[in-house]
Amino acid sequence: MNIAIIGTGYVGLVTGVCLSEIGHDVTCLDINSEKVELLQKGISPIYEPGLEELMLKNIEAGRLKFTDSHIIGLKDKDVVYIAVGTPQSEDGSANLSYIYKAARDIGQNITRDVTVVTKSTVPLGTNYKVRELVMANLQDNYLVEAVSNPEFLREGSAIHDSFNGDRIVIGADDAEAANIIEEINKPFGLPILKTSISSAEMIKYAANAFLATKISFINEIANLSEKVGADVNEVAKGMGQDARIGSKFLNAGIGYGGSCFPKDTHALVKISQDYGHDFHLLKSVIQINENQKTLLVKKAKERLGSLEGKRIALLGLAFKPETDDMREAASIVVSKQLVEEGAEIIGYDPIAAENAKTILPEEVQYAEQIEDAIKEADAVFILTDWKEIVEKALLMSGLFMENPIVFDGRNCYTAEEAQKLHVEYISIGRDAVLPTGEKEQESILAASF
Ligand SMILES: NC(=O)c1ccc[n+]([C@@H]2O[C@H](COP(=O)([O-])OP(=O)(O)OC[C@H]3O[C@@H](n4cnc5c(N)ncnc54)[C@H](O)[C@@H]3O)[C@@H](O)[C@H]2O)c1
Ligand SMILES: O=c1ccn([C@@H]2O[C@H](COP(=O)(O)OP(=O)(O)O[C@H]3O[C@H](CO)[C@@H](O)[C@H](O)[C@H]3O)[C@@H](O)[C@H]2O)c(=O)[nH]1
Repeated sequence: MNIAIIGTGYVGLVTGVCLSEIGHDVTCLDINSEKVELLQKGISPIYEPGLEELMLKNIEAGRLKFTDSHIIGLKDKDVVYIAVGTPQSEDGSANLSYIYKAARDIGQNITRDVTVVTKSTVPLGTNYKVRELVMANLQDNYLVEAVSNPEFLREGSAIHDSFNGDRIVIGADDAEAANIIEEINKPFGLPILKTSISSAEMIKYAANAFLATKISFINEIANLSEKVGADVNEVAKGMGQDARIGSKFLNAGIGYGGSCFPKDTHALVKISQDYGHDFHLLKSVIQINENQKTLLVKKAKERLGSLEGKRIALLGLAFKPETDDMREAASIVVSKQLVEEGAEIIGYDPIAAENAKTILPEEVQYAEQIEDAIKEADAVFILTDWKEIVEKALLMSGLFMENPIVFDGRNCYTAEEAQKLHVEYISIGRDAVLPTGEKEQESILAASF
C-alpha cells in the first residue's frame, strides 16, 4: 500500500512514523515548509519521547518521506490519511476549514482510486462531507471511499500508545474500504473495532468527554473533601479499587488542559445543540474545569493575602509532563491571574519553556534550572507533574526557601513528606500541612537522602 498522510503534527507525524515502522511506505505532507525542511533532515519539530529515533530509523530504511508538495505527496497513493488540526472556533464548534482544504487537495492531486482516512477528530457527518469534497475536485473518474479512524494516542506517550493502544476503531460504510484499513493496521496486533462512520465519529468525542467527566467528577469530590476533612487521594484510591470504576483518570488537580479535552468537550456540546439536544452534564464538566484552574491562586491569596510583589515560582508550564505542547495549559490561566495580582513570576519547565515564551504573558521570567526558580521565591506553584519536578520541588523548597510554602496543583506528595522536609504544603482536596518545630537544614538533608 502506498500511503500519504496530510498534516505532520502530533498525530500525523506519529502515525506516519508508526505506519512506516510496521513496514508501510509512507509520505508525510505538510503545508508548513519549515516543518517539512526539519523533518527531511531527520529532526522532529515536536518533543515526543522516542519519536525522533524511530523517525530516523524509518527515513534511513527508505520507508518514510516528507514533502510540502501536494503533487508529489499524493501521486500514486492508494490510501490518504487526514491528520490536520480541528481547533475550536469562536462558537465552540470544531473548525473544519483545514479538513475541507485537505479534502479538496486530495481530489485535485490524487492519481488513482483512493481510500481517504480521517484521523483528525471531527463532528458527526464530516467524513461524508470529506468524501463529497474529494469527489467534487477529482481530475479523473477515480473511486473514492471514506473511513473514519479516530486517534486515541496521548501526547507524551504517543509512540507507546500507538503500539499498545486498547483498540483501533475503523468506521466505514463500505466493507472493502474497512478491510483495507484493517490490513494496514494488522501488524500493530491491537483489537480492531469496525463500526459505521457515524459511530466511529461519535466514539472519539464520547471517549474524550467521558475522560474529561471523570476528571471533573474527582475534582468536585476533591473540593468537597476539603470542606468535610476527607483526603481525595484516599477517596480516589478507594473508588478506583472498584473494577467497575477503575483507578485511571481519577487524579484530582487543577483541571484538564491540552489540545483535545477542552476543545472536544466544547465541540460535543455544540454538536448536541445542533441536533436540538442540551448536554447539561458536559456543560457542567467544562464549568468545573474552568473553576479548577483558578484554585491555586485563590488558595495562595487566602494564605498569603495580597500577592502584589510576591515572587512565585511556576513549575511545569506544558499542559502535562513529557510534552512541549502549551495548548490550554493551566500555566496560561495561572500566570495571567498572577500578573493581574501584581505578582512576580519565574517559570520553569524541562522542555516547554521555549514554547511558553511565545504564549505566556511577557512579564513572566524563566529559569534555566529548577533550583533557580525556587531559590528566590516566596511561594512555589506546581502546575505539571514532570518527573524532575516531583523529584526536586519539595526537597529544594525545604532546602532553599526561608519560609518554604508549596501550592501543589497535582497532589505530588504526601503530608508526611512535606512535614519531613518542613514545608508548608497546600494541595487539592486535602488538608493543608503546616510545618511544626524549628527548620533545621541538617534534618531536611537527612530526611531526603
Ligand atoms: N494531539 C493529540 O494528542 C491528538 C490525539 C488524538 C486526536 N487528535 C486530533 O488529531 C488532529 C490533529 O491534531 P494535532 O495535535 O496533530 O494537530 P497539529 O496542530 O499538531 O498539526 C496539524 C498539522 O497539519 C498541518 N496542515 C494543516 N492544513 C494542512 C493541509 N491542507 N495540508 C497539509 N498539512 C496541513 C499543519 O501545518 C500542522 O503541521 C486534531 O483533529 C486533533 O483533535 C489529536
Ligand atoms: O487523572 C487525570 C488525568 C489527566 N488529567 C489532565 O488531563 C489532561 C489530558 O491528559 P491526557 O489525557 O493524559 O493527555 P492528552 O494527550 O490530552 O490525551 C487525551 O486527548 C487525546 C486527544 O484526543 C486522546 O487521543 C487521548 O486518548 C486522551 O487521553 C492533562 O491536562 C492532565 O493533566 C488530570 O487532571 N487527571
